[in-house]
Amino acid sequence: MPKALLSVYDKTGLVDFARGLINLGWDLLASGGTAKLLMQNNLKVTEVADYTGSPEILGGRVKTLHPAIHGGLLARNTEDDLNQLHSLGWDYIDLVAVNLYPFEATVAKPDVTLAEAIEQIDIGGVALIRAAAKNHDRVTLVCDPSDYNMVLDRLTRKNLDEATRRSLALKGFRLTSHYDQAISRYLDGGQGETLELYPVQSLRYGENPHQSAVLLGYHPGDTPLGGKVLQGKELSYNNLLDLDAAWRTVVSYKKTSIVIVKHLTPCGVASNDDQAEAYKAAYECDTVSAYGGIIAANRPITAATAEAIKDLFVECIIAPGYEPAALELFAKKKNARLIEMPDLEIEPKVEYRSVMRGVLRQQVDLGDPDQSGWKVVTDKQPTAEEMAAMKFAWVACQYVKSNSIVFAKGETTVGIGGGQPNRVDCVRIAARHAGDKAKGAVMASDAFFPYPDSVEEAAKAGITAIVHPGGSIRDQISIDLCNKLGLSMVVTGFRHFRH
Ligand SMILES: NC(=O)c1ncn([C@@H]2O[C@H](COP(=O)(O)O)[C@@H](O)[C@H]2O)c1NC=O
Repeated sequence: MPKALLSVYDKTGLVDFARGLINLGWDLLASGGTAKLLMQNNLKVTEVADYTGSPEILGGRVKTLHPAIHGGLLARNTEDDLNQLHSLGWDYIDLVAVNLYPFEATVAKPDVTLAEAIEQIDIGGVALIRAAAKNHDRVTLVCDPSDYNMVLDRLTRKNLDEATRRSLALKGFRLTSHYDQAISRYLDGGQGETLELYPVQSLRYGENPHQSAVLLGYHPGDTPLGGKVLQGKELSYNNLLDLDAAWRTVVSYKKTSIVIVKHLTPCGVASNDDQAEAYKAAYECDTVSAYGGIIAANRPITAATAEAIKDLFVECIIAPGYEPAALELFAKKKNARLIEMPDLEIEPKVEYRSVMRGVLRQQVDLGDPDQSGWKVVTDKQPTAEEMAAMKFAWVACQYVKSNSIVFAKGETTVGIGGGQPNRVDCVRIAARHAGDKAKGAVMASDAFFPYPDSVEEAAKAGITAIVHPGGSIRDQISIDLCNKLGLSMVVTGFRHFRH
């Protein structure tokens, strides 16, 4: 008869699983508490202590740590190994269901003592997982109660194959690795940091065809950006970067908005209750750059928007959903990748970037959502329309590569200049894109003006109000210039560099 060993802290689903095994003709062994629960449910089980002839000792510190158990798990599928086991009066163990003491939950409690934490370091369970996982050629490991039904089902159909055992073993090694990292982090006073990453998909290549690349996620089973790919060619490395930039920008707006991104920078942003109109306005900001761009929407894409996008060559579209008629229209653009996102969140709230021999971690720039610290510093007060346009431009500006300058009229960008090593050039680029539309528009700058040259350029282009963080030792010179030229200026107190 096949033999299963059950030793679980989380006893969810245990009784049904054990009953299922018995019905399939399995013999059960179980450690103290696990055996007790099964007996209370009238299930036939042998306690590990009776099987090994060694009682559980040291208040549970040693329960399953015995050669009869580990020999039964680690013995290979060979005559020699089986004979050795039999000569000692032991047998193969073919399946282990185990889950561990809740170390992480314990140390998450506010007043946990070191002694309490140490006692929650599972030793025997980890050893069971590693032994069963190592010998997955013969042994099935079930370390997640959510796998009980799948395992029972496969045992019933007699198709619990090597591939399934291997994937269960992999889950076991991932679990013990995560568990040990949590312990070392705790003992290290929370200083040590580990980043666990799981393959999402391999990519055809990286930024360029000669660079290999892969997409990794923070959790097993993660999908690209947490979304669902509905259609289109395989996502590329550059697509993923641009999708990320576009998504972060569009979800930073509360109103119905469209963002078009090229090479990590928005080249058109607009808000409008009519989504198709928002798209048209965003596109008009820079029709040259929009070609081959990434389009992001913070509301499901309507048929009217899809109709408006129809003739543009786009790499990807990302949105929280699509009207069926929009999907039909996009189906004709076979190569365009469509991504459906599950929510409007920016997750996680930290971000990592690698540098030479190290990794940088920082909190995500979530902006200054209430914009409550804004101060008018000029004689002239901005009009209500200018103020609304500055609030809109300020959000867009956060997502343009530094130095970043955004010209906006109403809730539409009319000129964007970014990615230059000096701010005044960004103003010139934004002004060139905007042309006549700069007249009466507002300007947002991601950082303060070290000199008044940017203000001078903006005024020349026709800008009437400026928003920027403030904080330069020469702020007053820029303010004086605004006063002289009749512009209004607002400082936010927040800087939004994006390197
Ligand atoms: N010490 C041991 O030999 C040992 N063997 C199994 N365990 C753990 O004991 C728990 C189950 O114990 P019980 O069946 O007594 O409720 C499981 O979380 C299992 O991972 C052990 N406990 C800790 O290391």
